[in-house]
Amino acid sequence: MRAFLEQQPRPELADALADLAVAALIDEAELSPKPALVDRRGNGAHSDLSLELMRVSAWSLWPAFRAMAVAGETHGKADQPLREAIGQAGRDGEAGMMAVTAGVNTHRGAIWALGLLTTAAALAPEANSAELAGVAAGLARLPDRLAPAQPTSHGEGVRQRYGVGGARAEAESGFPAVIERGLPQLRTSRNAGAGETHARLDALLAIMAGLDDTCVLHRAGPDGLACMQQGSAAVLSAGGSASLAGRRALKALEHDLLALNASPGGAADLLAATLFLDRLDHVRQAQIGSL
Ligand SMILES: CC(C)(COP(=O)(O)OP(=O)(O)OC[C@H]1O[C@@H](n2cnc3c(N)ncnc32)[C@H](O)[C@@H]1O)[C@@H](O)C(=O)NCCC(=O)NCCS
Ligand SMILES: Nc1ncnc2c1ncn2[C@@H]1O[C@H](COP(=O)(O)OP(=O)(O)OP(=O)(O)O)[C@@H](O)[C@H]1O
Repeated sequence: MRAFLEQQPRPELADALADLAVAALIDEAELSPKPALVDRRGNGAHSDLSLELMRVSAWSLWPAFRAMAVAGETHGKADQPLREAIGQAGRDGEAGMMAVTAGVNTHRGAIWALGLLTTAAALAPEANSAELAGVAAGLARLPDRLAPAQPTSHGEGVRQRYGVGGARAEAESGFPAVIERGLPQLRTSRNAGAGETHARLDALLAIMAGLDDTCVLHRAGPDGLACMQQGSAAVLSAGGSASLAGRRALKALEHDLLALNASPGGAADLLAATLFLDRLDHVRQAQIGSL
């Protein structure tokens, strides 16, 4: 009986992980001033999005993240059946998101990145951020035989046209934008006394500086991508978002991105993934009992 009970999923872990995933999405959306993205100031380059819609969308995804965490706990290992179970949960989550947003894509890329990481955290609650990203990458590399044929997405279109990897390759390679750029920058800026908002903005800029963001490529082509990468690197080398010179460079970057109708949605998703792993790390270290 005891062995049986020990094999059962712990509902409080799945609930806590879904809470953390939704909180990361809301923290990302509310963080301001993000260049050309939805934030507390407005809709950036998006005519069909708003902060309220991002919030509603984030909350609508709680059951999908919980389902992925439960699947991780129940299956117990990163194998084909688990990959297919979370693929279905991700598609259900996306359908629920589309229902509450009346068909607007608010969080497709975020469901993918946070879904994989939530599942990985349920499989290995004691693992550190890099280890979790590795587990998530292993899941992303498994084929999902149940996935229906999709109409060509924007991401697929620009991947073929420009030969870049996009959301799928980022996950399959273990989220280098998060592990090698977002998280280290978040901690470097915090340690330099930047304050939490500026540290998060700097993390977003570090992700943008190195990402082949298919949202930007789709909307603004290689010129838009170069503008995003070079402009965000310029903010960081000017001293980051907490410095006067950095804030001027950030304003100039936003002006340039808006003129190109370019919005770094993929980088925003990966900032949410960075905040998720960062918060998970804090919860684990504090051992406050909910995980
Ligand atoms: C992999 C996904 C994101 C499809 O990506 P694709 O590039 O084909 O489509 P699309 O352009 O619609 O969405 C890409 C989204 O990813 C984000 N993104 C863009 N560039 C990048 C990048 N370089 N890295 C990470 N994310 C990015 C953006 O938010 C963008 O909107 C996803 O929709 C998918 O296939 N889901 C299947 C469901 C599933 O298996 N889920 C598993 C559990 S999570
Ligand atoms: N704060 C944010 N503002 C805007 N986009 C965000 C934000 N956070 C995450 N994103 C991501 O950006 C993507 C939306 O970008 P975009 O609107 O360019 O995508 P699309 O629906 O593929 O294209 P389009 O709207 O140009 O037809 C979402 O998948 C979402 O995950």
